[in-house]
Amino acid sequence: MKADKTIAFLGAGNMARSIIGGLVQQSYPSQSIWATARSQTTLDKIPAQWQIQTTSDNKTAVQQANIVVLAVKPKQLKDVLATLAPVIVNNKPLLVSVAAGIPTSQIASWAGDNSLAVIRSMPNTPSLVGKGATGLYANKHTTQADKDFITELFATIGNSTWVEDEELLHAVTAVSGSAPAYFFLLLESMVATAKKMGLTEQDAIKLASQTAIGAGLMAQQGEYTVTELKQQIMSPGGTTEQAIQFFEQNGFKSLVNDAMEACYQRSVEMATEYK
Ligand SMILES: NC(=O)C1=CN([C@@H]2O[C@H](COP(=O)(O)OP(=O)(O)OC[C@H]3O[C@@H](n4cnc5c(N)ncnc54)[C@H](OP(=O)(O)O)[C@@H]3O)[C@@H](O)[C@H]2O)C=CC1
Ligand SMILES: O=C(O)[C@@H]1CCC=N1
Repeated sequence: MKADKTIAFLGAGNMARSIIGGLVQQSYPSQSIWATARSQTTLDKIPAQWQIQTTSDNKTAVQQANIVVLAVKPKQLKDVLATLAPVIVNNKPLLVSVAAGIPTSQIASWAGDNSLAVIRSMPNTPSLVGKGATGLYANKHTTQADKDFITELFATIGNSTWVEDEELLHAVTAVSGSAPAYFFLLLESMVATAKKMGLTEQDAIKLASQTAIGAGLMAQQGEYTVTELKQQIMSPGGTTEQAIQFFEQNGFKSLVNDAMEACYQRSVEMATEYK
């Protein structure tokens, strides 16, 4: 990609570090990446070998930037933007929010100008290893060139999906933004049982995580539906059938549905909670 833009990440936490780490590993020029946090402790978590620019002064970072990634917690965003509004209104960087729930209209308003270009994203932490999945929405003030650049940027750390209706980002949050944690919970549970069955933790992680990667890749190929892929493993009278029947008879699908609905609803609530 044409890496000719300076990107400032406000809030160098878990999500920002996942994206930055992915960009650095994909050779985005590190001198064009800024990251901020209030505490040195947070800034110290950025690996020194990334050689990006860091500061505890948001204004310094924003002044350099063509793109400002808003990566603080949703409840912190209003105050961060209020302080920076004069410089944002003056420089008009492209704002890219990763904050769950907060609408683009709210972001532009907090930043002091309703006509600012704002892209709202819902990335996930596998961005760190180049396997991120990101949902994207652009407000009407965003240009096609802005969208193209952001598409290329997220393509360096995984894949991305644009949605036309901003409300769909709540669903993206339930399906991919929060979802690495669902898979980690499943792995955590599987590893605990594998240890009871006599495997070492190391061997159990190695076997189960490779299985997760392989299953994900097969689903992504799309040659078979996920139902067909599941059935291919279930030999009649065999072992898999026992596990799958147990899952399905004990409410696995409704558990997943209810967990995702709870995630979705929380995202919807956050849109109004921090007004
Ligand atoms: N974690 C995830 O998987 C995902 C998170 N998100 C979104 O990403 C955002 C960040 O989440 P996450 O990374 O998990 O949270 P973290 O708490 O890890 O990161 C937030 C960071 O913001 C910094 N910060 C707080 N206030 C300021 C400020 N005024 N100026 C500069 N930096 C500040 C904090 O550091 P310090 O206290 O030192 O200032 C902290 O490290 C959230 O809005 C969340 O909704 C979206 C998708 C996935
Ligand atoms: O839990 C959260 O609020 C954030 C948003 C998506 C993933 N983590």
